[in-house]
Amino acid sequence: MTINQTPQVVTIAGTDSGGGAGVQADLKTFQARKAFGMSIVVALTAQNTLGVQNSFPVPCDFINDQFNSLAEDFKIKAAKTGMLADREHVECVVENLKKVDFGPLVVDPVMIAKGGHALLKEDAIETIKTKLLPFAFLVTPNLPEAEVLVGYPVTTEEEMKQAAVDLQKLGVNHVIIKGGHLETKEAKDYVLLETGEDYWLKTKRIKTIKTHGTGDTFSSCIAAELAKGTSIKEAIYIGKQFIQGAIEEGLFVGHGHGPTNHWAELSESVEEIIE
Ligand SMILES: Nc1ncnc2c1ncn2[C@@H]1O[C@H](COP(=O)(O)OP(=O)(O)OP(=O)(O)O)[C@@H](O)[C@H]1O
Ligand SMILES: Cc1ncc(COP(=O)(O)O)c(N)n1
Repeated sequence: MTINQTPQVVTIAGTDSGGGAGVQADLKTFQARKAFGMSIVVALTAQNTLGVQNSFPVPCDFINDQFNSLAEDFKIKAAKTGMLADREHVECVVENLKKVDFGPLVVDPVMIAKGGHALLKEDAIETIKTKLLPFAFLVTPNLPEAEVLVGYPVTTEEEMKQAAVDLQKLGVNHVIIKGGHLETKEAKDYVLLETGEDYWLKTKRIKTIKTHGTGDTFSSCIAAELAKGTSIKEAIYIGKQFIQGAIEEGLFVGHGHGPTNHWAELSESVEEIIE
């Protein structure tokens, strides 16, 4: 086997000192899916299961250095973005993405932590829409993030479908609108593929407060699969099985919104619904 045959994947995101979200969740997920994980740290957070206590953006020059280090040595086959902090950092990441070939890009447009702490400044939204999303192979907003990106309320299933169509118009190939924040008894995500094929991925909603980092874990699992050459449809399905298993087999760490279990088995309970 030559060195380039090992699936290699990178997360471009913020850290979570508490280990449940951000870069730490991404690397644990990459490892669980047997892809070699790397990181480009855009911001640091002092964080635990009770919330984000502080955050600190990394200077752009140092982000450039991280991109250069990885591009010079590795054959990266997929990438994902998470917390990008502010407009200057989004621009810095986009400029670097233009220079490298890291394969398909999954954009998880992280904006606000579950505890309410802003992980992205508002001045970055327009830049995400006009400069980052045209680079994205897949975008995975939750409902509040979808609302900010499309500029109208996204609270119903019909609005989720419309939002996906409008996000695709910004230049993204595939869209998933995550329904974790819906009030339904199922956890339903809407998928719109580049081909126009659309469907819902549905699982039983688990009654738990241990959902810290669910979005990061879901999107990093999809990125790991893409790095292995898995098709987009199969990668998304495995992502849903992975996050469902990680929530179902929860861990007992921390005193607040605990993390998911990145070494859990894939759940068998995912249903695909075509309407
Ligand atoms: N209680 C739950 N039971 C089952 N699945 C869930 C639950 N909560 C979220 N999910 C699923 O987890 C995935 C992530 O969705 P969610 O809407 O929580 O993302 P998010 O808000 O971006 O997460 P985070 O900001 O914590 O990283 C989706 O597939 C969603 O359906
Ligand atoms: C560095 C970083 N990235 C992403 C999240 C989102 O996760 P959550 O919404 O569960 O707080 C986070 N809290 N921290």
